[in-house]
Amino acid sequence: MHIAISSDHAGLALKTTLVEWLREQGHEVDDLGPDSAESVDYPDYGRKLADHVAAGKAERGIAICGSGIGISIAVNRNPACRCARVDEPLSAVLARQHNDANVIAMGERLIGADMAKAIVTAFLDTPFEGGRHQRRVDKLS
Ligand SMILES: O=C(CO)[C@H](O)[C@H](O)[C@H](O)COP(=O)(O)O
Repeated sequence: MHIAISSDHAGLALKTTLVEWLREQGHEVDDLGPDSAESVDYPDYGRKLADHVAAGKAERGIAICGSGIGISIAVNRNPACRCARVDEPLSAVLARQHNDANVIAMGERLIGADMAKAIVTAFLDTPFEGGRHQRRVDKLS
């Protein structure tokens, strides 16, 4: 799958881990930064990711900051993005099945790398159920 990923400084280490792990699995990953631990602002990197996904340059997006909250708010400012902030895999499954989420947000300061990998696996592997959920997703836009 073609995946875009971005973070702020507080999500850099988890982003680096996930980029390497996703590429090992054969995914095409667009790493939208940042590249260093210098303090940056999550709205800038949330917007960059949202624009990338909205333009069709990646099928799915992964956004990371300290809590996952700020960057999820930033991504959801783009009407083409349905970003779910998740802490565990079942929420990622439901975000796909019911909400057709095309972006997930996670907090590096709240979860470990193994949990993040389990969340990303659920996010990438779970299809949208459609049906009544399609009607509701349509109403979002
Ligand atoms: O937006 C957030 C909180 O809702 C993120 O966790 C940010 O990464 C965090 O605010 C960054 O904080 P810092 O003290 O500037 O590292």
